[in-house]
Amino acid sequence: MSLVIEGASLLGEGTTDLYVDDHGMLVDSAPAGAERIDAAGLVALPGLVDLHTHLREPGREDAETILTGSRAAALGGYTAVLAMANTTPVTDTAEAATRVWELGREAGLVHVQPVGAVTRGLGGEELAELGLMHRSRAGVTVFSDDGRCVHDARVMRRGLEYVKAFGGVVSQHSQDPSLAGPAACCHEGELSGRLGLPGWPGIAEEVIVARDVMLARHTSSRVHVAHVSTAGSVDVLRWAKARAERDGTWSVTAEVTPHHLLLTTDLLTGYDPTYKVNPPLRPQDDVDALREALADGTIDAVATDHAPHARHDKEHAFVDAAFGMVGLETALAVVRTALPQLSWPDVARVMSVTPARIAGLADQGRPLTPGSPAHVVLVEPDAALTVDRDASASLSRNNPWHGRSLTSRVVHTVYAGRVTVRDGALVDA
Ligand SMILES: NC(=O)N[C@@H](CC(=O)O)C(=O)O
Repeated sequence: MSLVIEGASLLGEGTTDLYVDDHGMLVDSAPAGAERIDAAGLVALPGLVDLHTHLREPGREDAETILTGSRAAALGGYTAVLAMANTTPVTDTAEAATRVWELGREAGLVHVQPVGAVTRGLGGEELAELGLMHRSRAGVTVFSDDGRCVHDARVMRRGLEYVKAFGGVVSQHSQDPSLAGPAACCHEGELSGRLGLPGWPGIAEEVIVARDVMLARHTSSRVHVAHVSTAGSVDVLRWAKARAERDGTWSVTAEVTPHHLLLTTDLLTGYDPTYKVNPPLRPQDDVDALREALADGTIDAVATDHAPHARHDKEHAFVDAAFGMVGLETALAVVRTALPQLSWPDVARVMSVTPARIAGLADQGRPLTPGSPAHVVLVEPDAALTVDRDASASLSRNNPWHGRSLTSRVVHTVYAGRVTVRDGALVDA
């Protein structure tokens, strides 16, 4: 089905029509008999790319499936998501990665790119089948034990050396388990003491970030820092990026989540487990440093860390509840609300272009010009959006934005020329 998107403002500038042929490619003139989408007043961006999504399939289809997570992604304006490896079984073989990739294709709403585990079973000891996962049909290039830190420096070094052979990258969940163990569930500070909650100090993240950039430098490889949450990590990244640029032989990239850009640790005073997340919400000083780092490019990308959980895992006393919050459907609005000064080209950079580059997805994050695949999101820039967790396409309801008012609304999403979301509603296959 060909398409004409009429009167969109490209990255917030001017007004343009976009033409899509029936192969799902942007072309330079209107195909005959094309379906029309009125995009007057809407900003057109390349489809969003999420470096960090938990889709829970296989194993926890009560919390999310590849189909329901793909629906949530499309509603959020995404055309590609990277599905984290901490499923049951873990994505640590070529077969497992290929299966996730196939289920994504069957769902057909976004490109689902599997992330491979760094270590077998996320055990932290033995490298997983990195090369076989890369050579599989899924073509895995991003590897992560997310949910756990690759805490053994020797294993991290070997992982970085291994992925270098094919231009892969290790995405690290930076949490030194000797400084923040499994019980640590709240930013360590005066408030955690008052609430009687085990603390997760910022230094537990920062020492791993510092170690990993040195390992990446030593191995001439690529490290990506998942969900950066502290000002101290930003300081390390600033130094490391300057150093990597001078050396020209290695690289470090980093992502921040929408929730770490807007929510602070004060929300924990009510012991509501909705706000329990890993890494934990931090104080305002950290939030300010993260915003500044995203705006100046020290942090490269926004990644949702969409972490759906079934009620029976989340609705517990704070210390016993699962870590994580959903985020695919609200990410763009949260970024716009947290950083209203960010230009549309910058929004496209941090939510589409750079994440696509980091993940090696050549078809995604492309300029909206003829010859590119038609992955497009159309946004109503100043709409006030009141979040209703029960209107979500996700199977889970652990939504920290419920009842909040955010700025910007995803109106239409086009994936490979196919309208997946029209007027804010899913167009299912
Ligand atoms: N980010 C989260 O709070 N949760 C993640 C894993 C993790 O990083 O703990 C999950 O898989 O639920």
